Amino acid sequence: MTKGSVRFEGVTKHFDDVVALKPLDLDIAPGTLVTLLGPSGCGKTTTLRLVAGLEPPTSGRIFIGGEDVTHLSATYRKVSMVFQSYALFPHMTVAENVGYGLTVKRMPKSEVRPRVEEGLAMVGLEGFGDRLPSELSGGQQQRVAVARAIVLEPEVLLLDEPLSNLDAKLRRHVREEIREIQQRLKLTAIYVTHDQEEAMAVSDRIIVMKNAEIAQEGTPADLYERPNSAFIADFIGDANLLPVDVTRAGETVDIVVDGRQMALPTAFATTGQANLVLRPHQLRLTREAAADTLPAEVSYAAYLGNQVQYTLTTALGEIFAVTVPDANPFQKGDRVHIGFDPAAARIVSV
Ligand SMILES: Nc1ncnc2c1ncn2[C@@H]1O[C@H](COP(=O)(O)OP(=O)(O)OP(=O)(O)O)[C@@H](O)[C@H]1O
Repeated sequence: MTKGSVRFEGVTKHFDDVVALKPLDLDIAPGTLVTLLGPSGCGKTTTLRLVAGLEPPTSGRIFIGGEDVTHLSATYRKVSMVFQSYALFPHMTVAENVGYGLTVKRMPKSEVRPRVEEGLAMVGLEGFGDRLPSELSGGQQQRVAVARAIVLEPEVLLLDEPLSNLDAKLRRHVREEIREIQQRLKLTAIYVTHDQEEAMAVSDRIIVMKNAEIAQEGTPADLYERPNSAFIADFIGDANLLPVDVTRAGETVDIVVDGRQMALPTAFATTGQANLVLRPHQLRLTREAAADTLPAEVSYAAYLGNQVQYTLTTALGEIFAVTVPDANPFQKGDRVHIGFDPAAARIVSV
């Protein structure tokens, strides 16, 4: 195994009666950014702290760069962590903050100075070394925290919700910077977030966790285009989930939706009750019915400039649709018909 890889073999973590992590197997390739994504309490931070050595596992083995670090304390692991609360020392200058870890390691001052300058340059903060953290914006402070982590030349960079203290606009900017630095330095990074858009934007791979285990892992496109459950379909992007009966399973399927027979060119393994996944922007709304459309009534219409959002009442429940604005938008109370491209539809288990 090469430098920067991370491997979990059957790792579990219990806090007394609480199972924070069921047996987990992980393989993170060097130089990739992998996100742990999931709802509150699913075990993301626990997983990160196990990599850092801040918690011992209850069972299983952890490898970094091919070395078994299961019983190695945090100080000796080649990882650095960036926290959501930047955790900069307010009374120290930016340069002192960035050099802190190196000073603690007793690196001579003459070596620390150029490393700090290089670190600040890497995050685009040349010339900021003499300022105090309070003299920087939130985004700049988080870049200082990233610089402080990377000057230690970690094999693995750990980021725990690094953007949650930033406002929405800045968040996008800083996430692009973090991704750019990670790719330029070919760092292995593990990134924790509960924000699916952020995860999609920065990751090579996403590990979605639920109830202390992996629900699905893959590239952002794998998860969006081939969700393996209703939970993933709903969690990664907006999705309408409609109850259907699968009458023929296999590489392509036949379904019955609201009494209509349809053939879909998508794979599903079992017959019986399932969910049809329809993305809001893949729906087509028309005034006329066709053989494969669903009748609906517009219960809410919102014009947002670049798109129109509709909430539609149907026999199968509420459906959310997004269309591009046109000259003749539908109004609340209009009767419409919903169509979709069978090639874009997916089936997931209930
Ligand atoms: N030190 C601890 N003592 C007891 N229980 C803990 C401890 N740390 C975490 N837990 C429990 O373990 C489970 C997983 O927690 P964890 O912090 O890993 O979740 P998370 O996915 O990071 O959540 P969040 O997004 O809210 O930070 C939760 O049920 C949590 O309450």
